[in-house]
Parts: sequence; C-alpha cells; structure tokens
Amino acid sequence: MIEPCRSANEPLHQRAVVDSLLILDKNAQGKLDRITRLAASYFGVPVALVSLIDRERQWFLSSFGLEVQETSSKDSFCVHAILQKDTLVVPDTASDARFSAHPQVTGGLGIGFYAGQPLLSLAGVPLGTLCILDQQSRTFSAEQVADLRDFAAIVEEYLHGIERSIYTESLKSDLERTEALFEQTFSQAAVGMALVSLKGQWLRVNPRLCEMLGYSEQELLERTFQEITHPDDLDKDLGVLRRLLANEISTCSMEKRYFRSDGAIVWVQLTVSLNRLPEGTHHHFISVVVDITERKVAENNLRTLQHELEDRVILRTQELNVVVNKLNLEIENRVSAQHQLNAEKERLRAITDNMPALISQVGPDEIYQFANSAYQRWFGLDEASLKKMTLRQFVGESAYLEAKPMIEQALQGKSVCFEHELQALSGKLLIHTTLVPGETQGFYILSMDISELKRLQRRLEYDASHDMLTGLPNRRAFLSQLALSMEECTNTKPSMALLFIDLDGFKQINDTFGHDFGDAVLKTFAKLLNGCIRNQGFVARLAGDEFTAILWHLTEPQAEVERYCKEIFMQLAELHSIAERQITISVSIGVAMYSGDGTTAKELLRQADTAMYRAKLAGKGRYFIY
Ligand SMILES: Nc1nc2c(ncn2[C@@H]2O[C@H](COP(=O)(O)OP(=O)(O)OP(=O)(O)O)[C@@H](O)[C@H]2O)c(=O)[nH]1
Repeated sequence: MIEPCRSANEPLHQRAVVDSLLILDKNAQGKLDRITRLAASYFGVPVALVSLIDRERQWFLSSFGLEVQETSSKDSFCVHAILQKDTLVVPDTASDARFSAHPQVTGGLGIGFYAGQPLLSLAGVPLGTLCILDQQSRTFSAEQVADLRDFAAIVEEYLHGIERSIYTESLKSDLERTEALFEQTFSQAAVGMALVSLKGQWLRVNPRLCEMLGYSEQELLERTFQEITHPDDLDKDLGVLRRLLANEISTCSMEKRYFRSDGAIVWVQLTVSLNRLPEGTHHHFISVVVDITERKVAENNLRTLQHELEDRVILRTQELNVVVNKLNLEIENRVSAQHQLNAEKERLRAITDNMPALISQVGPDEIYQFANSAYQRWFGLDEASLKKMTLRQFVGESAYLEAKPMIEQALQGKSVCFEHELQALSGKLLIHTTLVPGETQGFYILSMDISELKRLQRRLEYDASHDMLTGLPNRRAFLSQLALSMEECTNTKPSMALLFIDLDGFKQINDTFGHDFGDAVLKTFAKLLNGCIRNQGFVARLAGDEFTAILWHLTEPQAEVERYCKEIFMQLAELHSIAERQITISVSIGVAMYSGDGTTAKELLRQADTAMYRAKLAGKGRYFIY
C-alpha cells in the first residue's frame, strides 16, 4: 500500500475537535450507529464506518459491520479521502496501486471496494470520513456518490451540533472562570477599582475604594464621581473623559483629589479606560484608583524641604559671597602688599648692592640669609654660596672668636659696633661692623671698610699734633703732654723740667740765606734736639724758631738738666754746615723746674720763657734755670 502523504502543519484545532468528539456520550454514538447501519443497507455493503483521523490514529465513532475500534492512520483508506478533500471511490482495490498491497486487501478483511466522503468541521477542517467497504469490487455511480455525500452531510450536521455544544460549553466555562477571576480581583485588589457610568455614577466599587474614600459601598453607589471630586480637579477630569469618549485616547491616567466622607482630601492616581460593547458603543468607564496621599504628603514635605534648602543655599550663597568678596579684597590687598614688598625688596636690594659696604642678615643659627653684592666684589662670594655658610665659616675661626661676645649681644637684642680685620681679595681690610638685632631672631650685619678712613684719621691726628716742617709735636701736642707730665709729678719728688729753647739771630739767617735755608736750619736743629733727649723726654716746636723740651723722671733734676743743655750746645758746636753751607748756630735755653707744688702749666711756661729771655739778655748761647 502506498501511504498517504500528510502535511506536517495539519491544523492543531483538528486534533482538539477530534479529541472532543471522542469523549461524546454514548447516546450520541447511538445516533451515528443508525446512520452507518442505514448507509450499509442503502448501498448494500457489509461495512459502513464514521471515522475520525489525526496524525497517528484512526478511530471509528460508529462502525457497522466491523468490530475494530481503532487503527493506525497510515493503514487508513480514509486519510486518502481527506487528503484529496473530495469523495474517494476505489472500485477495485486489487487493481489500485495505492491499496493493492494493503494487508486488509490482500488478507484480513479482504477489502475489495472503498468509497469515503470527507467529514468537515464547522471551520471546514477535515475530521474523518463516512465510508463504506465491500469485500467485492463493484462499480459506484455518480448518483451513489451523491447519495454518499448526503449521508455524510447528515453525519456532518450531527457532528457540527456536537461541535457547537462543545464550543458553547467551553465559552460558558471560560466566562464563568473570567467572571470569578474578575470578582476575585475586584474584591481583593489592593487598589481601588470601579465601574462608572458614562454620566459619572458609580456602578460597581470594590472594598479598597470604599475604604479609601470612607464610604460604604451603598453610599458610594448613590453618588457620582463629580460629587466627591475636588472642584479644582474636576475640569481636568471631565476633559480627559471627553477625549476618551471621542476615541482620541484609549486610556488616561491623572493625579486628582477626592473628598472622603469625613471631608478629608485623598490624593489618588486615577487610571481610566472605556468599556465598549461588542458592537462598539460605549458602555461604562473602568477606573483603577491608587491612594497616593502619603506620596503626595512626602512630596509636599520634600518640596517644603527643598524650598527650605534652596532658601538656605541662597542665604549661605549670599554669606559666602560676602566672605568671598572679603577674601578677594584681602587677596587684592595682600597681592598689592606683596607687590609693594617685592618693590621694596628690589629697591632695598638695589640700594644695598650699590652700597660700598657689606650688608647681610644671619639667622639665629648664624647662617647667612641675605647678602648684598659687596660680598661678591670684596671676597668673590655670591649670595647663594653665603647662604650655605655660617658666620664662623666666613670670617674664620680667630676672627669669629674675637667677635663672639658682640655676636652674643646682638643675638640678645642689643645693637653693637666693633672694628676688626678681614682678609679680602684686595688685601687685609680694617672693617667697622655694626650688628643690629633682627625683628624676629638673628641679626643684620653692616660692615664698612674703614682702612682709608683710619689712615686719614691717623694723618689728621698727626697733622693736628705735629709741626709740618720739622715733624716734631706742635704747640698743641706740647701743651697736652705738659699737662700730662705735670699730673704725673708729686710735690714730694720733683722730677720734671721744662726747657724753652729759641734760636739766636734766626731772622738774620733767614734774611741772609733765604727762607728755605731757614727751614733747613729749623729741621736740622729739630733733629738734633730730638736726638739729645733720647727717651727721657719730649721735644716740640712751639712756633717760628721756638722749641720746648720736657725732661721727666729726673732723679737729679739740676744735674740732668745741665747735662742735657750742655749736650745741645756741644752738638751745635760740632755742627759746621747745613745744606752745604758753612754756618754756626746757637740757642738760648730757659729752664723751669717742676716739683708738683701746684704751679700751673701756664706759669711753668712763663717761668721757662722768662729764664730763656734772661739767657738772651745775658748774651745768648747759654741756658738759665729759673
Ligand atoms: N725760615 C723760616 N723763618 C721763620 C719761620 N717762622 C718764623 N721765622 C722767622 O724767624 C725769625 C724769628 O726772629 P726773632 O726770633 O724775632 O729774632 P732773632 O733774629 O732770632 O733774634 P733773637 O731771638 O733775639 O736772637 C723771624 O724773622 C721770622 O720771620 C719759619 O718757619 N721758617
């Protein structure tokens, strides 16, 4: 037998209908049995069957002349009828290639003839066949085919009735399930649910909505939603419903306020959709109501908090702006001060660098913190090198130890000056240093090179106290030495003599040989006089050709004075020429002895002068003791 080739995507609901038909009650089967029996009789065949077929099996809902209830679908003649969707007539199975090898043809039932009419469901899906079988081959006229179709139509009618009743039962059951589900959902929902008429009347309300609004179910059903809607929200609410009714939107959601029965306000999230009847007319609204009062309160609190925060932020921002402005002003002032400071520093640097002095600053650790460029010029040391040095390292060990007491005073906050020597690139320098305590710790150093100044000072001092021509101490030096020497004497032990010495006839020498020669004479005599006194006294030129000598520490005043005067005369006697000119010089000497008796310097000088005049009067070239 050639097996029927069936589509793999055979409609699924065919199986469902077949399954449903299989569970028909036995009474129903009895009706089909009457038809198969009638068909067998009408067509004069031994077997008439109503078969149902799915992919695997073939059942016989009714069988006349056959005991078998079920076979495999691949052995089924009926499948071929279903596949060709029209009456299948096989007059002689033995000569039909499709069935000649079928076991029920070659053996078994020994089928020689088959005619089957497909049975279609209400939806036109083939469910099985009404078929007749004969063991003999036979002819089957067109009228008989039409009759078989009529029989099949009766079976189909019957099966459709069953199908309808199954479908109705199924719908009813679905409706009941849906209704129960709706009822359960409606009553147990955690959100408010309601059906509302198109005019706003509450039609059905669930317990949660009643609880939310504080009304009993009955009280609520006696009201419209407009009555309990907050007036400020009503227009918006009605506007949205109008759009729903105009089919502009399919559903809407809004936040609105209801008045509870106790007058309190309930904030809700309302979602409304429109329920339509099958023909499309509007029937009622379906509302889902969620209480969002807590959320609204929280939002309000949050909003209030946010406003408070914003106010605080504004306040703080204002305060901050004031602070920032002050800070900016302060920064500007500081920047300005810093600029001034930098300018001051630069000016100070320029001043100090151009000062002919060493200017520096050392910290409490005696390390240099600042040094002007004089250090570079004088010692070849730049500021960077000095900043790595201590004062001790710079001045050297011995100079540092010498300056240490002054450094300590400066570190204790006292200004101090001292003089010292420093070895510079140009040689040894005499330095005058002032240490000035710093504002914090450490001190400033101002060192000036006073080598030249000292030389000048010494020169001035020398010039002020010496006679330029002879180099002997002058009148001024003489008078101070006289006072000093007289102070050293006591009245118990006279030990000093003052000699007033005047050249004789010096005017004549000047006039005869000239002033320059007179100068040479003065210089020669000064040297002679100074040589005579050795270390036992003091020689000075008072003025012109007048000289003085102080002899001190005289143990035998008279004798020592006389010896000195004679020494002068003797050396003058040995002097025969000056400046290669033959000449003889003599002097007159007046002597005043001092014994610490209270005689003043002026009086002593007068006494010596008087004695000298006496020597002059006595003929010059001699000495006279007062
Ligand atoms: N060459 C020279 N002459 C001077 C200097 N100072 C004063 N004289 C002169 O010294 C002379 C001093 O003369 P007197 O002492 O008055 O007279 P004298 O000739 O020495 O006479 P007697 O003192 O009486 O012996 C004057 O002619 C002055 O002009 C000087 O520095 N150089």
